[in-house]
Amino acid sequence: MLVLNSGSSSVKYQLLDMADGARLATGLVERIGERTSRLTHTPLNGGGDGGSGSGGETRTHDAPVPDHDAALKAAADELAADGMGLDSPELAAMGHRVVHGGRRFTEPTLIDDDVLKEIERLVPVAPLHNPANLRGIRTALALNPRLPQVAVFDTAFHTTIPEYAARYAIDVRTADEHRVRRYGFHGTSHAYVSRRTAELLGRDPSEVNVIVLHLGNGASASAVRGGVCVETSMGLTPLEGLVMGTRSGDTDPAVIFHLARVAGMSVDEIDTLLNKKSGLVGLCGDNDMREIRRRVDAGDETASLAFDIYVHRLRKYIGAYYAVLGRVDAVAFTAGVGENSAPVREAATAGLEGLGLAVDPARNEERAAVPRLVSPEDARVAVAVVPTDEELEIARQTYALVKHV
Ligand SMILES: Nc1ncnc2c1ncn2[C@@H]1O[C@H](COP(=O)(O)OP(=O)(O)O)[C@@H](O)[C@H]1O
Ligand SMILES: CC(=O)OP(=O)(O)O
Ligand SMILES: [Mg+2]
Repeated sequence: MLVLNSGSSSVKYQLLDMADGARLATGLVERIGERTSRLTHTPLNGGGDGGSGSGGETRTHDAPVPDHDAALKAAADELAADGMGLDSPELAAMGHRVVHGGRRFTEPTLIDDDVLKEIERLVPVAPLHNPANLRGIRTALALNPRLPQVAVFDTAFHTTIPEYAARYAIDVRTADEHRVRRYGFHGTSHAYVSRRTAELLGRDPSEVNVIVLHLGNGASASAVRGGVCVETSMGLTPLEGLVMGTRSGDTDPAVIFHLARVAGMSVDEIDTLLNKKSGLVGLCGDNDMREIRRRVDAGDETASLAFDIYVHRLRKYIGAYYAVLGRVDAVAFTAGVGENSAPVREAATAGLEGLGLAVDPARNEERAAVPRLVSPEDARVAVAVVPTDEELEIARQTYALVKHV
């Protein structure tokens, strides 16, 4: 199974053996469209159930990759060099991360023309993501038209959110006509991490209530009751909710009217401002949490304030989702920041002993790429670090679909 995760400026891919979930190759094409593009490809020899086993030699190519077409072709060449090209008889299907599936796609879906049209129709509500996902699918179809292509949607896990949480309190007719509602994103990650958290606690997912905090460049929180998602922080688009690398998250919607009327900005300019020039980068000029922490430790007040704004928003969501769930068994941190930043985990839970939430300083500082508890032994609520694996989850869902066709 080959899994493709096309982002706005990068393409990540993984080749997996579905007999045991072992990774056979991983790769990344970064900075697509810039002069400094880079392809990194690592052949692996397995290691079972998402494991990587021992790695082969990583191959790095620094050469301009003009677009997503070229990126996937370059990736296909690397795979072919290892004897696993897109025409290899052992390749059963390709799974694609598609960010916005609207309300229609609640399950992994075999891609045909009609599905492509619907993903295209959703571009206005995922302008940073769906176009890249579409380019990945179209290039893959061009390279091997006979290979089944499956779309796995970020929105799918959130289709169980009750109507009272999914609807905004705006005129019903306008909302329905233009399909304005909360869809939620990063669902593949929220599904995978909530399940892994239950496993870590040694309990069945149906018995466990979890708050999942997916903190990557994009960031979102979700409330999962007994394995079913009941609330999430992203909305119509991936702009709402937490403070992110370059996105503002929640603001008063009137900020937009104000900027249009008073600052004379166009809708497109405000869109770019809130999606690409806000969040951490807008607050302090950096969107990488490692760099922000380095500046905080060096006494930089701008970086300190950005960090505090980021963490304050996170704490508000933890409190809100605590109230939504009523009983919380675990809070799980995941994705680049959630998995790696001990200071974010510490600050997000500080002073919440009244809610049963705390981190053990020594456990929190440990570095290990496996699911683990960072709360004290006797904690009422488990605080966990659970590495996400969207690619493995997409591969499993793709495999479950194609093995029957
Ligand atoms: N060691 C680290 N410490 C703190 N933050 C980190 C570390 N490694 C990565 N990050 C953060 O993770 C972010 C990327 O997260 P990731 O989940 O890979 O993002 P995405 O998939 O959205 O591109 C980086 O921008 C950086 O802020
Ligand atoms: C939906 C979304 O925000 O995705 P990403 O974190 O990959 O940007
Ligand atoms: Mg991500």
